[in-house]
Amino acid sequence: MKSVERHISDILGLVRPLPPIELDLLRAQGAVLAEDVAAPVALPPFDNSGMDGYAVVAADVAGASGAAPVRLPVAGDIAAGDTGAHAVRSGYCARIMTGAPMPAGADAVVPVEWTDGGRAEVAVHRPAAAGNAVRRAGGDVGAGDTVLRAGARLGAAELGVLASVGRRTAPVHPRPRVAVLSTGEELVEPGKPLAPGQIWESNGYMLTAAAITAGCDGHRHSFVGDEPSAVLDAIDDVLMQADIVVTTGGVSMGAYDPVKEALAGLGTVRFEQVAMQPGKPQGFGTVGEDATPIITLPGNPVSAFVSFYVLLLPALRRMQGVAPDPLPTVSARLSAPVSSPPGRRSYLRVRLEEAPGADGPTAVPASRQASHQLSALADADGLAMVPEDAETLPEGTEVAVLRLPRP
Ligand SMILES: Nc1nc2c(c(=O)[nH]1)N[C@H]1C(S)=C(S)[C@@H](COP(=O)(O)OP(=O)(O)OC[C@H]3O[C@@H](n4cnc5c(N)ncnc54)[C@H](O)[C@@H]3O)O[C@H]1N2
Ligand code: MOO
Repeated sequence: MKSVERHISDILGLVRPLPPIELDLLRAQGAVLAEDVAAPVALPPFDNSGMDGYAVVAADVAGASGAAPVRLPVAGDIAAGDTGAHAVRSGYCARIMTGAPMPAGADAVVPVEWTDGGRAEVAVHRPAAAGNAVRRAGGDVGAGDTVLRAGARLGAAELGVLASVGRRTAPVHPRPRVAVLSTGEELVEPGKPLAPGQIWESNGYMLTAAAITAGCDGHRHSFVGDEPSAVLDAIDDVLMQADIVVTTGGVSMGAYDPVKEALAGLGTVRFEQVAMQPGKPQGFGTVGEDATPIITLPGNPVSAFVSFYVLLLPALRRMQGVAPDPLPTVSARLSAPVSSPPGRRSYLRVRLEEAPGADGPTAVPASRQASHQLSALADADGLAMVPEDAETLPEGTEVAVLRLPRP
C-alpha cells in the first residue's frame, strides 16, 4: 500500500500557488499576501497629541502644583483634522484634542484632567515633562518600513495595517476555489424526507465548510448519482469555477463506483490504496483542458473528513502561497487502549484534555471510531496517529495528535 507521505507529495505535485491578483481590502480577507508591503510615509505622519488637553512649553508648567497652579492664556483650539499652521510660544498654550497636530513651539500636552479646563485661560495644577502625551511622527512606522511580509494571511489586524499605510487593495494569492462534488445514488438533500435505503448528504456540507475554514472559497455543488457519465458531466460543469475539484464516494471496490469508472478512463487520474485508516481508497490527478487538479476522496464521511485534513490541506495551503504544512501536532497520552489495522496508520478521533498538574494533555478516544460514525467527530478536537507497525497501543502510550481547526 502507498504511504501517506507519498500520497501527500503526489497531491502537492499537482498544485502551484495561484497567481497573485489585486483585491479590494475586504475582498482580500482570508487571502495570503503575495508581496511585502511597506509604508509610503511615516506613521503617524506628524507629531500629534495623545490626549485631550493643552499643548504647552513644558518648562512653563515645571513648577505647577495644586497649591500654586500655573495660569496660561489659551491662544486657540486645535482639533483632530485641523490643517492650519499653529504655534505656541512660551507663556501661552493651545487647547488640543487627541490626534490633532502639535503646534510649533509646544513640546508637551497637559491632559485636561490636570487643569481647571479653562477656555480663555487655564490653570495647570500638575507639571508635564517634555514629550508628555505627544505621539511622535514615525512612532508607529518609519517611511519605507515593511509592515507586512509576503505570506501573511490577511485577517482583521492585517487589513487594518494595510489601510493604515494607505492601501485600498492588496496583491494576494486568491482564495482557491474548491468545488465539492458528492456522488451516490442513495443521497438525499437534507431537509427532504428519506425513502428506504437513502441517507442525507453530509460530505458536501462538511468538506465545503472545511475548505472555507482553511481559507478557500468552498462551493458545494449538487450531488450526482451512480451513473459515470453523470459524474463526468457534473465535473465538467464545475470546472469553469474551480481551481481544484474534490469528489467523495465511488472510489472503492463496489460494482457501482462511478467516480473511479468515469475518471480511470481519462488516463489522467490514478486510483490507489493509501496505508491509512480511515481513508484507504484514494484517487488524484487532473481533469479538463486546463488540467485542473481533482482529488477523489472516499465516501464514508469520517474517511472523507480525515482525508481532507491529512491529504488535501497541504495542497490547499500551497495553492494559497503558504508552506504546505500539515496540521500542527501535539504529543498526548492515550486515556484508553486502542487498536489499529496492521500496515495502516490510524487517525483516531480524540478529545484532548488538560488535567491540572499533569505533564501534558491526555487524548481521550471517541467511543465510536468507524468510518460512518460521523457523530463522534463533532466532539473531537484531534486525530491521534497510531503508527503503521502498531496493532494495539496500551493506555498511557504517548501518541502524536493532529490538532483539528475550530471555526
Ligand atoms: N470490498 C471492499 N469494500 C470496501 C472497501 C474495500 O477495500 N473492499 N473499502 C471500504 C472503505 S475503506 C471505504 S472508505 C469505502 C469507500 O467507498 P467509496 O468511496 O466507494 O464510497 P461509497 O461506496 O460511495 O460510500 C461509502 C459510504 O459512505 C456513504 N456516503 C457516500 N457519500 C456520502 C455523502 N456525500 N454524505 C454522506 N454519506 C455518504 C455511503 O452511503 C456509504 O455508506 O468503501 C469500503 N468498502
Ligand atoms: O479507509 Mo475507509 O476510509 O476505512 O473507511
